[in-house]
Amino acid sequence: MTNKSISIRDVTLHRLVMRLKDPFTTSFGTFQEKEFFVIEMEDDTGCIGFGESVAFSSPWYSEETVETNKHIIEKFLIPLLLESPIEHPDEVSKRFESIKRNNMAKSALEGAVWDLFAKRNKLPLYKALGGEKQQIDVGISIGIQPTAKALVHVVEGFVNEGYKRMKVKIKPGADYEMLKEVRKHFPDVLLMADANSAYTLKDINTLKKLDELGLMMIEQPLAHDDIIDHAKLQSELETPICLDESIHSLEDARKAVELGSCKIINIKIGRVGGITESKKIHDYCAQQEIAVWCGGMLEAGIGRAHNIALTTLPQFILPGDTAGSSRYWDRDIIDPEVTVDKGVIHVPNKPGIGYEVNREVLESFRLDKTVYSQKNLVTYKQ
Ligand SMILES: O=C(O)CCC(=O)c1ccccc1C(=O)O
Ligand SMILES: [Mg+2]
Repeated sequence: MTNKSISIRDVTLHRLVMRLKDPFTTSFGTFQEKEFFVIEMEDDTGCIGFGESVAFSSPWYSEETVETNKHIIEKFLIPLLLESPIEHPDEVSKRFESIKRNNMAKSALEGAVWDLFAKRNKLPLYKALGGEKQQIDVGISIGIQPTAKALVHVVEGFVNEGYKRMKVKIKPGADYEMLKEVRKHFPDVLLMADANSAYTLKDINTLKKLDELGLMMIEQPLAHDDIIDHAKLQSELETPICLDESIHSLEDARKAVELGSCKIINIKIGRVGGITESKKIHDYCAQQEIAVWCGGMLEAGIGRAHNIALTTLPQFILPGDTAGSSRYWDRDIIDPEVTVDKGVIHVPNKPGIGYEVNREVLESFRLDKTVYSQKNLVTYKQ
């Protein structure tokens, strides 16, 4: 690897809006459009790295939004990044340490630095991360459907496409009975549920009934900021609990594991503030024998490519939510699009994220673009 440090010349924020093929319903709301930023970062050698912001337009999943991402990226993070050269992408999270939380904003920029770093070193991103898998197993996340019959039909379609694990969104009133129908039709399918914090400990009887269905896990049944009640619930449930919303860092992961709040962790790069923190959580979980898998935020191709690279690390032993491009979009912004073959994605071996950004397609979805360089920095000082 070259020891030459990375001097970032400019950062471009492309604001895009893309329409999902089908609306996606969770316990907290329905998504139809995805607005986000593509981060394009150029260094002084003309090498370009890409990142993608994953926050949604509304603060339903977490407190960050597209607008707060822009504010934090533009006013605070880019100035820190352009302050001095970077030796290694692992330094980026340290450099952002003075800015509290805003993990998705941080991660969008850090992802671009990782891609740039890998490209400069002519390495596929997954190898730059220390990953080894040439192919990764993928599952699919299925939104809440109006009826059990509709759900069974959707599951059948994805089983036939070869996806390795079915994750079904649930909420009170759309849980046990619906999953029971799915289990009846597909007795052997790997099945799990994601509640996105729709329950409290008062619902313990409903949650206990889910034990009958042989689920791989139940994801984030209780509050987004809780690990105490999850520990109480886990001690009463046979089904393993997987935490998503509650885990923002290695420290959060350690505390949840020590308390017994979960047996599995869903790692989302954006939620934990980047690939470096994701790797730390991965390494800790490997040591603790806690299985991890890579979650999704309805990403377009760039974010998806980062997820694929991360998933090549060995402790990602369960299928992730990184489905193929065609599950979400009529046309993704990368070439080739991400394809799933019998439930696996073959990891690309080209340098960096391993997929080309298609400029024409990107521009067709673009609302606006802002370029930041040393010359036009907007800095907020105390
Ligand atoms: O297919 C994907 O990208 C994952 C979809 C998904 O489950 C999800 C989508 C939007 C917000 C939260 C979640 C989640 O994992 O909880
Ligand atoms: Mg989830």
